[in-house]
Amino acid sequence: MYLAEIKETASQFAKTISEILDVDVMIIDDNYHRIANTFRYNQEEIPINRYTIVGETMHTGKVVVVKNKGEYEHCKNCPDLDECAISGLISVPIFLESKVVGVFALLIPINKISPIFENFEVSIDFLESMAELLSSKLKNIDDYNKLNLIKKQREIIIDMIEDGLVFVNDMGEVVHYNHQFENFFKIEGDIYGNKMKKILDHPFIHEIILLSNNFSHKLFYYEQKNHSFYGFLSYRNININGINHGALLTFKSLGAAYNELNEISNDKANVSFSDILGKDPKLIEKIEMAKKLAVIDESILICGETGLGKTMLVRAIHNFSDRSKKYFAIVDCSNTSYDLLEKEIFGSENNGNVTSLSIGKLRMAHKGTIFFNNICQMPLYLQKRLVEVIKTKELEQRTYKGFHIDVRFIFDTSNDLTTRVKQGMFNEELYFRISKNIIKIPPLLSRKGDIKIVIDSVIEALKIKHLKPHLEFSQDVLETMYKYAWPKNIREIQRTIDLIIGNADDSIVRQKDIIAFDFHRLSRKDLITLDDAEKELIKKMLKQYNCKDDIAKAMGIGRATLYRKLKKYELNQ
Ligand SMILES: Nc1ncnc2c1ncn2[C@@H]1O[C@H](COP(=O)(O)OP(=O)(O)OP(=O)(O)O)[C@@H](O)[C@H]1O
Repeated sequence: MYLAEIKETASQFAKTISEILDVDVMIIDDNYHRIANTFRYNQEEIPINRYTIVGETMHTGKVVVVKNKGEYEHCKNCPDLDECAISGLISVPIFLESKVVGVFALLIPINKISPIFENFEVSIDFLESMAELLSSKLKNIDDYNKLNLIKKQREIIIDMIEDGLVFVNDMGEVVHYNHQFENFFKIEGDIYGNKMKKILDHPFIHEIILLSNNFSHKLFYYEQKNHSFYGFLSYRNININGINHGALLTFKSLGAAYNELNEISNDKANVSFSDILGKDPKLIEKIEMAKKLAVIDESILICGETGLGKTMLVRAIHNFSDRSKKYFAIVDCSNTSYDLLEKEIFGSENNGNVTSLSIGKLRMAHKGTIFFNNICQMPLYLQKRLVEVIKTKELEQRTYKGFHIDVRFIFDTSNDLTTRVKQGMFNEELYFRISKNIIKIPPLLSRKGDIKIVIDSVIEALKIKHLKPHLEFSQDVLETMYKYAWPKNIREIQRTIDLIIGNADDSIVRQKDIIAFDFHRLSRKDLITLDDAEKELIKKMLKQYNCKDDIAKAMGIGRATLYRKLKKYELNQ
């Protein structure tokens, strides 16, 4: 099988030996295929298989010498014995890495007293050397094939890598590169042997080739007439036993970096609408509204008290939207350092030095979602800058051209933004742009039954977290917690129960274990929402007055407003 690869050499070889020794020469491979046969004296193809002289050599790996075919067992029974033009045969194994890969046979014709048998030892040595020559030729080809295979495998591997790779030698000349590098920099034609700094004529490339210092993930922006690359560059010297063999340059595009970031980011915590606890129709209505808005890609403003699940709802919206596989950026506007907040949102540049650029979340969230948490706390000058981006969808930067961003904006606030606008503390245009779709999460207090649902569920989840699956809560403890008003909403429920379970050392939590929390100070009955208070007031008025105009007058509101409120509280009998 291997010998077939050197068929031509083998034939030439057989011909030369045949002429020197004046005998026929036959070479067969390990599948008993004839690779060469000189047919000088014997015109017939002699049969070859495992049970012939040649087969014996193939099987044992030993030289077999038959001076007289009549003495060889297998020949004796051969029907062609009389017609056969061969009187004797010498067969020598051909090895490749200690495996017999073929046989090299001399066929001595009848009536020819071959000198081979006269100096037998020397002849065998000579034949074995010939077999070794063939075998070394095979070895060269085998090594070459193996090297070729390794090279092909290496090429496949480096072409599969998403990063662009270039190997340069110690002179800074390109030794190898992959398809991704060609794509990134629109390389046309062969660039092997070319100087790297000529291929990418950029001050940063000149500098790194000159300094040869290793580094990782430095920002690199490269622009040419028709294309540009924006991403990260890493540089690794290839130093083996103290000798410099050049370097490897790795280019990672921003897009690929964001995808990786998105994969490992905590921000992508998988929250779906079904994780939101609560069955109150007022909440369900808001969740349904969020589902509809999630898929239409418009800006959303989420309002509600602190700890009520606004952030959770935003995550669920992102994960429900077509952008779920892309980056989800959160900007906490309550960050008191405005400089840092600005850098976090818009990125920063340093005197045109691209390597010290920092990428803002607006750019990172390209194709994804950006969530401005507590938007009311963003300073006015940043609100103004943000309005421009929302309006133009362009990020202006000095060092690279304005970048068009495709981002979905979501905002949340626990303050009333209309009041802030009136007070001049919130940019009116920004409010106008973000307030088309408002989701107002109803307070927990107004959602009868939801407090119990949340408490029961949080207890079960936190028992698992604290590895206390058999811990129980006495019924009166549960009743106390159900009655408490939880002014900081679900976050307060989580933190409190976390503390109670964390401190519990008995198998049951009793009243004595929750004294420190003073649940009785604020019962749900003590707190009613503004809506509830208003509803109660209107109910009272309806009993007191017969005419709606009188009620509106008494309440100091218009007739239309009264009718709207009657509808809202389902009081219009
Ligand atoms: N309906 C809910 N079901 C389950 N967990 C909830 C629910 N609402 C809130 N939580 C949990 O309560 C905690 C606080 O929620 P979240 O951060 O979303 O509130 P928020 O309204 O954004 O608060 P803030 O205004 O203070 O930022 C989180 O751990 C969240 O998972």
